[in-house]
Amino acid sequence: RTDRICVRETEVKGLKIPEGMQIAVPIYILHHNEKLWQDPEKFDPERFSAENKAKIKPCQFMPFGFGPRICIGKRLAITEMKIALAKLLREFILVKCDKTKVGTRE
Ligand code: HEM
Repeated sequence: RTDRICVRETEVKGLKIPEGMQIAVPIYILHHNEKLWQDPEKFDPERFSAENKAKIKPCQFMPFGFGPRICIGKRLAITEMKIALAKLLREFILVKCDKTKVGTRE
């Protein structure tokens, strides 16, 4: 959760946020914003290639939050995912079948 409580009245780009108001960054919406991502629904790992990574603005991609309260388990989670993927690819041969959908999620 990225909820925060505003501790003093603040103005961000003309929008007044009163003291005590609860605000949150909607991460899913941020990561599916067409103004920020080309073809946001497409599974496209190349967005994060060394070449493309530099085009991503700060806070545009923040699955683990941001700032002093960023997810404390971020590195553990990423390491676990890498181990799971490595084990999967080492122990199984993945092949396409008739029902396999490639590309978009439609
Ligand atoms: C894919 C896995 C995970 C995702 C996507 C994720 C995402 C997040 C996000 C978005 C936040 C809020 C950050 C913010 O408020 O700015 C958070 C906080 C937190 N996460 Fe995770 N998390 C993951 C795995 C884990 C794991 C494995 C642990 C512990 C072993 C963990 C422990 C925590 C804790 C303790 C906080 C609160 C940190 C604080 O308030 O200072 N998370 N996580």
